[in-house]
Amino acid sequence: MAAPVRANRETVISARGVKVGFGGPLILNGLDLDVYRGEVLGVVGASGTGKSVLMRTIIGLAPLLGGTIEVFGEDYFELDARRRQEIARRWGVLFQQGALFSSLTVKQNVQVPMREYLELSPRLLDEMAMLKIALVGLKPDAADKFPSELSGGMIKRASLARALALDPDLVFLDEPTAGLDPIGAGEFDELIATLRQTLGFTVYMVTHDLDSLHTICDRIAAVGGGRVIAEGTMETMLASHDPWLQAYFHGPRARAALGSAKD
Ligand SMILES: Nc1ncnc2c1ncn2[C@@H]1O[C@H](COP(=O)(O)OP(=O)(O)OP(=O)(O)O)[C@@H](O)[C@H]1O
Repeated sequence: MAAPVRANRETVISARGVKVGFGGPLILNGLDLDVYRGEVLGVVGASGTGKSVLMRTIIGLAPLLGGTIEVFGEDYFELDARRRQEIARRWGVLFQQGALFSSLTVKQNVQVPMREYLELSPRLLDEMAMLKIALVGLKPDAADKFPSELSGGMIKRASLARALALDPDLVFLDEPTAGLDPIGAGEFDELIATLRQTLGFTVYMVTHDLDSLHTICDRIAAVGGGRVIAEGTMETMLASHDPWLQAYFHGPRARAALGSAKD
């Protein structure tokens, strides 16, 4: 499952000394992180430590108060609006609650980024959206359904289809398996792993799901106290002496996940 280790790994995201806050105490304070091309990076940390804030900052939705963030080798925050748009076109995002437009069907939701960036005929737009819908394992009849008519698992898949609309090089997933039953979560992990394998994108995944960390993540970064407190393989995490990481990776849930990952 793990991506092959390359001698010279290309960095897709490089964050240095990142500071983010919203007026009160800084949420992120001097955070460094690298994400390498082709890997699935799992971002973990206690609730409220700023995992989602970090993801939102990288994609330009939260204010960067200090430090730098390079995406695809460019300092995103230094770019003009047009160049930013060109960079943003290369990533897809699955937000925590799916963030589908409730008044649009699944197909129309998938077409939103296509309409924004591509000039395609209605027929081609439909064909491309149906392709993405099939890619994430949804049946064709899901295309004309509204988000309110979908199960939690279908919403995740529809959101993933929208994230993949423009064939991204980088996919951000914010707690993709949260709210899914264990079987649905396992299937979604498998889907992400298969798509990553076949389409070759890089995945930045915020997650609390120990099964996901064991089964699909090549590396893990743990956020705490405004920084990345540990990063590396699951073995590195298991060997960490940090109290939170110890509790997280050696607790009863972790032992169960480790057991099932070995089956
Ligand atoms: N737009 C905002 N304005 C003010 N505070 C915010 C904003 N967005 C996030 N925060 C605060 O930043 C902190 C980190 O939030 P974040 O959602 O990143 O946590 P998280 O690590 O992803 O947590 P969880 O695992 O529970 O999803 C929280 O205290 C949150 O209230």
